[in-house]
Amino acid sequence: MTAELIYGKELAATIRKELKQEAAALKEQDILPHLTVVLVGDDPASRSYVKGKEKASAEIGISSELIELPSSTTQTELLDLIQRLNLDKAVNGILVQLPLPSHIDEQAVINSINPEKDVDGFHPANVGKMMLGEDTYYPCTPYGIIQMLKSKNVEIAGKTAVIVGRSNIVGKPIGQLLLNEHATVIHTHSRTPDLRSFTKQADILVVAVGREQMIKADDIKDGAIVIDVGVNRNAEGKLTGDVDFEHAKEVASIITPVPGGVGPMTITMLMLNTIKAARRQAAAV
Ligand SMILES: Nc1nc(=O)c2c([nH]1)NC[C@@H]1CN(c3ccc(C(=O)N[C@@H](CCC(=O)O)C(=O)O)cc3)C=[N+]21
Repeated sequence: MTAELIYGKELAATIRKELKQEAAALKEQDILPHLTVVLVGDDPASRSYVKGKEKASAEIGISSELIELPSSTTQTELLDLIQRLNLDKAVNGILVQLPLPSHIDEQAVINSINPEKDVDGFHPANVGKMMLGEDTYYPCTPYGIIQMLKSKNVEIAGKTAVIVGRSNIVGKPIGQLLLNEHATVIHTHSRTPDLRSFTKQADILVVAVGREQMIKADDIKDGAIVIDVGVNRNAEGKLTGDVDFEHAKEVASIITPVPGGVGPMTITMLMLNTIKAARRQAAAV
Protein backbone atom coordinates (compact mmCIF):
# COMPACT_ATOMS: atom_id res chain seq x y z
CA MET A 1 0.00 0.00 0.00
CA THR A 2 1.23 3.46 -0.81
CA ALA A 3 1.23 6.11 1.89
CA GLU A 4 -1.10 9.08 1.94
CA LEU A 5 0.77 12.35 1.39
CA ILE A 6 0.48 15.50 3.47
CA TYR A 7 0.72 18.32 0.98
CA GLY A 8 2.03 21.12 3.17
CA LYS A 9 1.71 23.43 0.23
CA GLU A 10 -2.07 22.92 0.04
CA LEU A 11 -2.57 23.18 3.79
CA ALA A 12 -0.41 26.31 3.78
CA ALA A 13 -2.63 27.83 1.07
CA THR A 14 -5.74 27.17 3.18
CA ILE A 15 -4.22 28.69 6.31
CA ARG A 16 -2.91 31.67 4.35
CA LYS A 17 -6.46 32.43 3.18
CA GLU A 18 -7.58 32.55 6.81
CA LEU A 19 -4.61 34.74 7.75
CA LYS A 20 -5.45 37.09 4.89
CA GLN A 21 -8.93 37.58 6.38
CA GLU A 22 -7.41 38.16 9.79
CA ALA A 23 -5.01 40.74 8.38
CA ALA A 24 -7.94 42.48 6.68
CA ALA A 25 -9.88 42.54 9.97
CA LEU A 26 -6.86 44.01 11.77
CA LYS A 27 -6.56 46.66 9.09
CA GLU A 28 -10.09 47.83 10.00
CA GLN A 29 -8.62 48.64 13.43
CA ASP A 30 -5.61 50.37 11.83
CA ILE A 31 -3.32 47.50 12.81
CA LEU A 32 -0.83 46.73 10.05
CA PRO A 33 1.29 43.65 10.80
CA HIS A 34 4.91 44.32 9.91
CA LEU A 35 7.78 41.85 9.73
CA THR A 36 11.43 42.83 9.43
CA VAL A 37 13.82 40.19 8.14
CA VAL A 38 17.54 40.68 8.62
CA LEU A 39 19.86 38.83 6.25
CA VAL A 40 23.59 38.97 6.88
CA GLY A 41 25.82 37.81 4.03
CA ASP A 42 24.64 36.05 0.89
CA ASP A 43 24.02 32.37 1.50
CA PRO A 44 21.98 31.24 -1.58
CA ALA A 45 19.67 28.95 0.46
CA SER A 46 18.89 31.82 2.84
CA ARG A 47 18.12 34.05 -0.09
CA SER A 48 15.62 31.57 -1.52
CA TYR A 49 13.89 31.21 1.86
CA VAL A 50 13.67 34.98 2.23
CA LYS A 51 11.99 35.18 -1.21
CA GLY A 52 9.33 32.66 -0.17
CA LYS A 53 8.62 34.71 2.91
CA GLU A 54 8.24 37.94 0.92
CA LYS A 55 5.78 36.24 -1.41
CA ALA A 56 3.71 34.90 1.49
CA SER A 57 3.68 38.31 3.20
CA ALA A 58 2.43 40.01 0.06
CA GLU A 59 -0.24 37.37 -0.44
CA ILE A 60 -1.59 37.79 3.12
CA GLY A 61 -1.27 41.54 3.44
CA ILE A 62 1.60 41.66 5.89
CA SER A 63 4.08 44.41 5.25
CA SER A 64 7.56 42.95 5.15
CA GLU A 65 10.92 44.59 4.91
CA LEU A 66 14.26 42.97 4.18
CA ILE A 67 17.41 44.48 5.65
CA GLU A 68 20.45 43.09 3.89
CA LEU A 69 23.84 43.49 5.51
CA PRO A 70 27.28 42.48 4.22
CA SER A 71 28.95 39.39 5.70
CA SER A 72 31.58 41.75 7.18
CA THR A 73 28.95 43.20 9.55
CA THR A 74 30.19 43.12 13.14
CA GLN A 75 28.22 41.67 16.03
CA THR A 76 27.98 45.13 17.61
CA GLU A 77 26.50 46.57 14.42
CA LEU A 78 23.93 43.78 14.28
CA LEU A 79 23.03 44.17 17.98
CA ASP A 80 22.62 47.92 17.44
CA LEU A 81 20.24 47.30 14.54
CA ILE A 82 18.17 44.86 16.62
CA GLN A 83 18.01 47.39 19.43
CA ARG A 84 16.61 49.93 16.98
CA LEU A 85 14.04 47.41 15.67
CA ASN A 86 13.08 46.46 19.23
CA LEU A 87 12.22 50.11 19.93
CA ASP A 88 10.43 50.74 16.61
CA LYS A 89 6.69 50.52 17.32
CA ALA A 90 5.92 49.88 13.63
CA VAL A 91 7.93 46.62 13.72
CA ASN A 92 5.92 43.70 15.11
CA GLY A 93 8.18 40.81 14.18
CA ILE A 94 11.95 40.49 13.84
CA LEU A 95 13.54 37.51 12.09
CA VAL A 96 17.31 37.25 11.84
CA GLN A 97 18.02 34.67 9.16
CA LEU A 98 20.27 31.84 10.35
CA PRO A 99 23.01 30.77 9.97
CA LEU A 100 24.96 33.94 10.72
CA PRO A 101 28.61 34.41 9.66
CA SER A 102 30.92 32.53 12.04
CA HIS A 103 32.36 35.69 13.67
CA ILE A 104 28.90 36.48 15.11
CA ASP A 105 27.58 34.73 18.23
CA GLU A 106 24.11 33.53 17.13
CA GLN A 107 22.75 33.03 20.62
CA ALA A 108 23.84 36.54 21.68
CA VAL A 109 21.89 37.91 18.71
CA ILE A 110 18.80 35.82 19.44
CA ASN A 111 18.94 36.86 23.11
CA SER A 112 18.93 40.53 22.10
CA ILE A 113 15.57 40.33 20.28
CA ASN A 114 12.59 41.55 22.30
CA PRO A 115 10.77 38.25 23.07
CA GLU A 116 7.47 39.96 22.14
CA LYS A 117 8.85 40.43 18.59
CA ASP A 118 10.55 37.03 18.36
CA VAL A 119 8.31 35.51 15.66
CA ASP A 120 10.83 32.67 15.13
CA GLY A 121 10.23 31.55 18.72
CA PHE A 122 13.97 31.17 19.32
CA HIS A 123 14.43 33.50 22.32
CA PRO A 124 15.11 31.65 25.60
CA ALA A 125 12.02 33.24 27.18
CA ASN A 126 9.82 31.81 24.42
CA VAL A 127 11.58 28.45 24.45
CA GLY A 128 10.94 28.33 28.20
CA LYS A 129 7.28 29.19 27.78
CA MET A 130 6.92 26.47 25.16
CA MET A 131 8.47 24.01 27.58
CA LEU A 132 5.99 25.07 30.27
CA GLY A 133 3.11 24.62 27.81
CA GLU A 134 2.25 28.32 27.86
CA ASP A 135 0.93 30.28 24.92
CA THR A 136 3.78 31.96 23.04
CA TYR A 137 5.42 32.14 19.60
CA TYR A 138 6.28 28.55 18.77
CA PRO A 139 9.19 27.84 16.40
CA CYS A 140 7.76 27.83 12.88
CA THR A 141 8.87 24.45 11.54
CA PRO A 142 7.78 22.40 14.59
CA TYR A 143 4.53 24.35 14.83
CA GLY A 144 3.88 23.70 11.14
CA ILE A 145 4.45 19.98 11.66
CA ILE A 146 1.86 19.89 14.46
CA GLN A 147 -0.65 21.59 12.12
CA MET A 148 0.12 19.03 9.41
CA LEU A 149 -0.55 16.13 11.80
CA LYS A 150 -3.76 17.74 13.03
CA SER A 151 -4.94 18.32 9.46
CA LYS A 152 -4.91 14.54 9.00
CA ASN A 153 -6.62 13.99 12.36
CA VAL A 154 -3.59 12.10 13.62
CA GLU A 155 -4.05 11.18 17.29
CA ILE A 156 -0.73 12.25 18.83
CA ALA A 157 -1.49 11.33 22.44
CA GLY A 158 0.04 8.00 23.40
CA LYS A 159 2.02 7.62 20.15
CA THR A 160 5.73 6.93 20.16
CA ALA A 161 7.43 9.83 18.39
CA VAL A 162 11.06 9.48 17.41
CA ILE A 163 13.02 12.58 16.42
CA VAL A 164 16.24 12.29 14.42
CA GLY A 165 18.31 15.46 14.82
CA ARG A 166 18.68 17.79 17.80
CA SER A 167 18.93 21.32 16.42
CA ASN A 168 17.55 24.20 18.46
CA ILE A 169 15.28 25.18 15.57
CA VAL A 170 13.72 21.79 14.76
CA GLY A 171 14.79 18.64 16.62
CA LYS A 172 14.57 19.89 20.20
CA PRO A 173 11.38 21.96 19.85
CA ILE A 174 9.40 19.40 17.80
CA GLY A 175 10.07 16.89 20.58
CA GLN A 176 8.74 19.38 23.12
CA LEU A 177 5.60 20.19 21.12
CA LEU A 178 4.87 16.48 20.60
CA LEU A 179 5.41 15.90 24.33
CA ASN A 180 2.97 18.75 25.04
CA GLU A 181 0.50 16.77 22.89
CA HIS A 182 1.12 13.71 25.11
CA ALA A 183 3.31 11.68 22.76
CA THR A 184 6.08 9.50 24.16
CA VAL A 185 9.16 11.17 22.73
CA ILE A 186 12.58 9.72 21.91
CA HIS A 187 15.34 12.11 20.77
CA THR A 188 18.09 10.62 18.62
CA HIS A 189 21.11 12.21 16.96
CA SER A 190 24.49 11.60 15.35
CA ARG A 191 25.87 9.83 18.44
CA THR A 192 22.94 7.46 18.86
CA PRO A 193 24.24 3.91 18.39
CA ASP A 194 22.01 1.59 16.35
CA LEU A 195 19.74 4.40 15.20
CA ARG A 196 17.48 1.97 13.36
CA SER A 197 16.49 0.21 16.60
CA PHE A 198 14.91 3.54 17.62
CA THR A 199 13.44 4.73 14.31
CA LYS A 200 11.77 1.31 13.91
CA GLN A 201 9.74 2.00 17.06
CA ALA A 202 8.33 5.26 15.76
CA ASP A 203 4.62 5.69 15.16
CA ILE A 204 5.59 9.25 14.24
CA LEU A 205 9.08 9.70 12.79
CA VAL A 206 10.45 13.23 12.37
CA VAL A 207 13.71 13.49 10.45
CA ALA A 208 15.59 16.78 10.64
CA VAL A 209 19.24 16.10 9.97
CA GLY A 210 20.10 17.66 6.62
CA ARG A 211 21.50 14.54 4.96
CA GLU A 212 20.03 13.14 1.77
CA GLN A 213 18.83 9.50 1.93
CA MET A 214 19.55 9.40 5.68
CA ILE A 215 16.41 7.33 6.38
CA LYS A 216 15.57 4.31 4.22
CA ALA A 217 12.45 2.17 4.01
CA ASP A 218 14.13 -0.40 6.29
CA ASP A 219 14.42 2.17 9.07
CA ILE A 220 10.67 2.73 9.19
CA LYS A 221 8.00 0.82 11.08
CA ASP A 222 5.09 -0.47 8.98
CA GLY A 223 2.34 2.13 8.89
CA ALA A 224 4.40 4.91 10.50
CA ILE A 225 3.80 8.61 9.90
CA VAL A 226 6.97 10.10 8.43
CA ILE A 227 7.71 13.83 8.54
CA ASP A 228 10.69 14.84 6.42
CA VAL A 229 12.21 18.17 7.43
CA GLY A 230 15.33 17.81 5.28
CA VAL A 231 16.24 20.57 2.83
CA ASN A 232 19.06 19.26 0.64
CA ARG A 233 20.21 19.87 -2.92
CA ASN A 234 20.97 16.56 -4.64
CA ALA A 235 23.57 15.93 -7.36
CA GLU A 236 21.12 17.16 -10.03
CA GLY A 237 20.54 20.35 -8.05
CA LYS A 238 17.02 19.32 -7.08
CA LEU A 239 15.59 19.92 -3.61
CA THR A 240 15.29 16.65 -1.64
CA GLY A 241 14.58 15.65 1.93
CA ASP A 242 16.38 13.34 4.37
CA VAL A 243 14.14 10.35 3.60
CA ASP A 244 14.35 7.93 0.68
CA PHE A 245 10.84 8.97 -0.32
CA GLU A 246 10.23 6.55 -3.20
CA HIS A 247 10.77 3.48 -1.01
CA ALA A 248 9.60 4.96 2.30
CA LYS A 249 6.15 5.71 0.88
CA GLU A 250 5.60 1.98 0.41
CA VAL A 251 6.09 1.38 4.17
CA ALA A 252 4.62 4.50 5.79
CA SER A 253 0.91 5.23 6.18
CA ILE A 254 1.37 9.01 5.87
CA ILE A 255 4.42 10.84 4.58
CA THR A 256 5.41 14.42 3.68
CA PRO A 257 7.08 15.21 0.35
CA VAL A 258 10.01 17.58 -0.24
CA PRO A 259 9.46 20.08 -1.75
CA GLY A 260 5.84 20.97 -1.04
CA GLY A 261 5.74 19.49 2.47
CA VAL A 262 7.09 21.03 5.66
CA GLY A 263 8.80 24.04 3.98
CA PRO A 264 5.67 25.97 2.95
CA MET A 265 4.18 25.34 6.41
CA THR A 266 7.26 26.87 8.06
CA ILE A 267 6.73 30.12 6.21
CA THR A 268 3.00 30.06 6.94
CA MET A 269 3.60 29.72 10.70
CA LEU A 270 5.95 32.70 10.49
CA MET A 271 3.04 34.66 8.99
CA LEU A 272 0.73 33.42 11.73
CA ASN A 273 3.23 34.47 14.42
CA THR A 274 3.61 37.91 12.82
CA ILE A 275 -0.14 38.53 12.86
CA LYS A 276 -0.26 37.31 16.44
CA ALA A 277 2.56 39.71 17.32
CA ALA A 278 0.70 42.65 15.76
CA ARG A 279 -2.46 41.76 17.68
CA ARG A 280 -0.65 41.30 20.99
CA GLN A 281 1.37 44.48 20.66
CA ALA A 282 -1.72 46.52 19.78
CA ALA A 283 -3.50 45.10 22.86
CA ALA A 284 -0.54 45.96 25.10
CA VAL A 285 -0.57 49.73 24.51
N1 LIG B 1 15.79 32.61 11.56
C1 LIG B 1 15.49 31.62 10.71
N2 LIG B 1 14.25 31.08 10.71
C2 LIG B 1 13.93 30.07 9.84
O1 LIG B 1 12.78 29.58 9.85
C3 LIG B 1 14.92 29.59 8.91
C4 LIG B 1 16.19 30.20 8.97
N3 LIG B 1 16.44 31.18 9.87
N4 LIG B 1 17.16 29.80 8.14
C5 LIG B 1 16.95 28.79 7.11
C6 LIG B 1 15.84 27.81 7.49
C7 LIG B 1 15.28 27.07 6.28
N5 LIG B 1 13.89 27.47 6.20
C8 LIG B 1 13.04 27.10 5.14
C9 LIG B 1 11.74 27.57 5.05
C10 LIG B 1 10.93 27.25 3.97
C11 LIG B 1 11.35 26.45 2.95
C12 LIG B 1 10.45 26.16 1.81
O2 LIG B 1 9.38 26.74 1.68
N6 LIG B 1 10.80 25.25 0.91
C13 LIG B 1 9.98 24.91 -0.26
C14 LIG B 1 10.78 24.93 -1.54
C15 LIG B 1 11.45 26.21 -1.87
C16 LIG B 1 12.40 26.04 -3.06
O3 LIG B 1 12.00 25.42 -4.05
O4 LIG B 1 13.54 26.52 -2.95
C17 LIG B 1 9.40 23.51 -0.12
O5 LIG B 1 9.92 22.74 0.70
O6 LIG B 1 8.46 23.21 -0.83
C18 LIG B 1 12.63 25.93 3.04
C19 LIG B 1 13.45 26.24 4.12
C20 LIG B 1 13.62 28.34 7.21
N7 LIG B 1 14.69 28.58 7.98
